[in-house]
Amino acid sequence: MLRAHSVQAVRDAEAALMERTADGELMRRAARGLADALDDVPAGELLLVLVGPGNNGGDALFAAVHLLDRGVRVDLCLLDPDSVHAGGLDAATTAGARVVEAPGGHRWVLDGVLGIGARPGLRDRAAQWAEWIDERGPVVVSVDVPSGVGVDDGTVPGPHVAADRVVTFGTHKVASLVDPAASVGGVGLPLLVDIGLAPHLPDPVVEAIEDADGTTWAARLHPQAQTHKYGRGVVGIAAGSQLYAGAAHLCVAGAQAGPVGMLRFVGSEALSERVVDRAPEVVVGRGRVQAWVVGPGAGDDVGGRLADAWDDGVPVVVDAGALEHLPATVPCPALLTPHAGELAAMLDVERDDVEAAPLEHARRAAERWQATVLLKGRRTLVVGPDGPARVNVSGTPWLATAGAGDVLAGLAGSLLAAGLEPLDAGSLAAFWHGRAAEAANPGGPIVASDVAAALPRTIARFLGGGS
Ligand SMILES: NC(=O)C1=CN([C@@H]2O[C@H](COP(=O)(O)OP(=O)(O)OC[C@H]3O[C@@H](n4cnc5c(N)ncnc54)[C@H](OP(=O)(O)O)[C@@H]3O)[C@@H](O)[C@H]2O)[C@@H](O)CC1
Ligand SMILES: Nc1ncnc2c1ncn2[C@@H]1O[C@H](COP(=O)(O)OP(=O)(O)O)[C@@H](O)[C@H]1O
Repeated sequence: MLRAHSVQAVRDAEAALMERTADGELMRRAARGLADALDDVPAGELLLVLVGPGNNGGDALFAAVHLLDRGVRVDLCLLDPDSVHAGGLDAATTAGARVVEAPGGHRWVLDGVLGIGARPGLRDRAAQWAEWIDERGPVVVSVDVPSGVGVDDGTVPGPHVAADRVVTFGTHKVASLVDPAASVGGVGLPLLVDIGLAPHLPDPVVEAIEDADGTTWAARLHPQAQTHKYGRGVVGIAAGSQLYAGAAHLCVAGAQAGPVGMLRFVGSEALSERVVDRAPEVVVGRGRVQAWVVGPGAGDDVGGRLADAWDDGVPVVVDAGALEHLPATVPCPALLTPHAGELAAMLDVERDDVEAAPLEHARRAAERWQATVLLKGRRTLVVGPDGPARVNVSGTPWLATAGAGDVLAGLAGSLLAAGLEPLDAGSLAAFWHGRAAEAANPGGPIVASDVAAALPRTIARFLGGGS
């Protein structure tokens, strides 16, 4: 798992580690790793370092010394000449860096304005630098986090640096993984430089499944040799309506790609017939199940379907229209799967509010309903009423396509029925769903059916322990 820690946890770990290391050693390690991550800056190129008042600026200044050694030319812009890492400034200027008043024609920028000590939102000169970056579009590498983001909550409440990539130290920060902050750090994940913090870090506040985790999940999901179909779990699906018949097919396809041994479908007679025509393995009508999926493409009967599902006393995936019928507290373990608009309606706030602070709103809903909330988006979040949040780092923007959520709900239901807890079922479903979308048509458009079709191979590859 990728792990992200709070600023306080990082500071505590740093303090513990510093007792065992020489003065300045951590910054030396950070600066070395940072300079290595900049090995694509050509010798002779002019790099602008934006230097803030704290240790984040110190890291950037010491990294500049390594770059100067390699023949890169370096200009420094100081946010406040009276408040700058003195040792770093001395080392960088001695090695040949020039202090300049303002950014000019620079094509490479190292953003060392603010790190984990930031109050989010840049002001004054720092805000002007961020504006210059937006206008001129140099290649920007941010030190630890893009300056100006909310490090502990992943928000972007004001002017900030938009980076092409981020080099972070010791552990990921919440802002490295959670949107909207993660999305201002470039397309990929931050590069993590090991500075020796790991043994001193507590449990993470946010974690993310990776391909390398496959074997761990395989041990929990592979059917035993002696098992029978009921032993693998049965999932019940109440999805689709006359208007959204396709949602039934897509939800069934998602569930069939998962680990269960059988699917039961409930819906109108006409819809049930269509479902069985396409998926002859599906059994129509209620019966014993280990989990329910209720809501994808649902019609007017969805409130009753959800009530029936609760009556069975098993875990329930509550999706789409069913989210409007949530009781004050959920009577069984539940995985609620809204997108931002649906979560806004659940919490009676605006969609923009949810998109500006998705982690906070997902947590609020998880607390209110005492359930696990899977908030869909570029970086889907899965959050329980307590414990670490999971964030999904697989996927492609092409996954923002009609019906993709129906496939995801079915897959999550299948994992719940196979015995996973809602947090695990939701986060694993989101991870596979994203990987399947990437595999379905690398770099190009996809439809939800493609994602469902790519899932079985994606899952097999993952459980086999590789990408
Ligand atoms: N911890 C570790 O393990 C390691 C940490 N390392 C590095 O240290 C970095 C953290 O350094 P840091 O603590 O000095 O904080 P940093 O973000 O540089 O600046 C704080 C200063 O900025 C100011 N300020 C704040 N917000 C502002 C705003 N909006 N606009 C303007 N000013 C603002 C703030 O002022 P104040 O809030 O006190 O008024 C304070 O003066 C970390 O990200 C990493 O790069 C590595 O070396 C290796 C190990
Ligand atoms: N920008 C994006 N990048 C990657 N994945 C996205 C993006 N936007 C949405 N998604 C994913 O696409 C799916 C859309 O689901 P949803 O909104 O429920 O669609 P539908 O209701 O049509 O099925 C979710 O899995 C969501 O996480």
